[in-house]
Amino acid sequence: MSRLSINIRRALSDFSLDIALDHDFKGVTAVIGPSGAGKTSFLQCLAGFVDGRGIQIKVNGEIWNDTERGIIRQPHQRRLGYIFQSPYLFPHLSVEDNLFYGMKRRGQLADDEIAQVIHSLSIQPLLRRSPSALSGGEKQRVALARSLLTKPDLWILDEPMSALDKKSRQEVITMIRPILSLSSAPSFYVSHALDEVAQMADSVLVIDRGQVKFFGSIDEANDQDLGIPGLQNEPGVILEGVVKDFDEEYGLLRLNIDHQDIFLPARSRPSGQRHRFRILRKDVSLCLSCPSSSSVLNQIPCIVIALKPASDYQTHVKLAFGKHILWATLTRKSVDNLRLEPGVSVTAMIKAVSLLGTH
Ligand SMILES: Nc1ncnc2c1ncn2[C@@H]1O[C@H](COP(=O)(O)OP(=O)(O)OP(=O)(O)O)[C@@H](O)[C@H]1O
Repeated sequence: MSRLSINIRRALSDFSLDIALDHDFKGVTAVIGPSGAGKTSFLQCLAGFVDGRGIQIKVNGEIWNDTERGIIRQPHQRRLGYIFQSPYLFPHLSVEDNLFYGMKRRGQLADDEIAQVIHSLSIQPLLRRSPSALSGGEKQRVALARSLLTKPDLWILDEPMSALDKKSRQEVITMIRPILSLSSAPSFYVSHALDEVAQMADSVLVIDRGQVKFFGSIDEANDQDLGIPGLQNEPGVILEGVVKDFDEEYGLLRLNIDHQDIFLPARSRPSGQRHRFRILRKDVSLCLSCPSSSSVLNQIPCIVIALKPASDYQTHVKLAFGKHILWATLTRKSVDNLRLEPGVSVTAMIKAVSLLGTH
């Protein structure tokens, strides 16, 4: 956990970036919002890639930027792990030398810490290779390992997966998610991809026209009227379950959340492992009693806790199961037919195939 105090006020072309946050940050904060909202500008201020005017940043009590006091740390003086779309590896150095290049500048690590980093990102087979002989996903893993060895106080990841194909993305996400989540240094992670946010984020920061529109944990984001705000095209909730088992024959993973089984198509995962997935509110239908025979594998008993008009003819229904929130978007006609109101018990029906795309 790190205490970050951030105060940024600076003009961009059409609006001002105006961000004030003072918080103990932990794990991965997904930074989301429409294109041109100021996400990259925000990260650049944190990293020190812009002139320091109008920026106050304190990390664990250390001033990184305070123009009033005349303190501006250059990017190389900030202990920062910066990962972006196309990682830069020194082309004339082997992967191994690229890794240790970062270390020489920042002091030594114990051998077992180095071995742990190399192991956790599966870098061992790549050590003797030249960067030109690496795939995009491998380069990203090396860049991440190099940053890890410098023990950053803050991670900044700006669409790090956007240049990768689906398979490499998933490989990298699976490897870096536990590293970033368990790291004592918090991360800011910009992404437009809902599945990435669903898998990576512990908290969500929504920026729109330079302003913070929402900041909170995943559970708080789930609780919001717009699901995951900033990704309004596909509002939904992000949930995390524990793997119970994997059905090899049907390619279905069974997760448990609050004693509720959820089936979703995915690759095999060891039981006991935590797994994130998202449920879009357009994919949730409701019925008053659980149908005895249905193709829908996921049937979750819920209580209606609120109804919010989505438009003249559609309603968002907020549902609780255990301590979790679900949303369903229904026609107003369906809401009337079922006589839905707060307190009514319903069964939420979610096709397993609609949970595809989160693995
Ligand atoms: N150095 C700058 N000076 C003035 N305006 C800038 C500067 N850099 C970016 N802008 C403008 O600020 C706005 C925010 O840009 P930014 O790249 O931060 O948005 P973004 O949310 O990261 O967008 P995207 O999701 O498309 O990458 C845009 O209108 C952009 O044109």
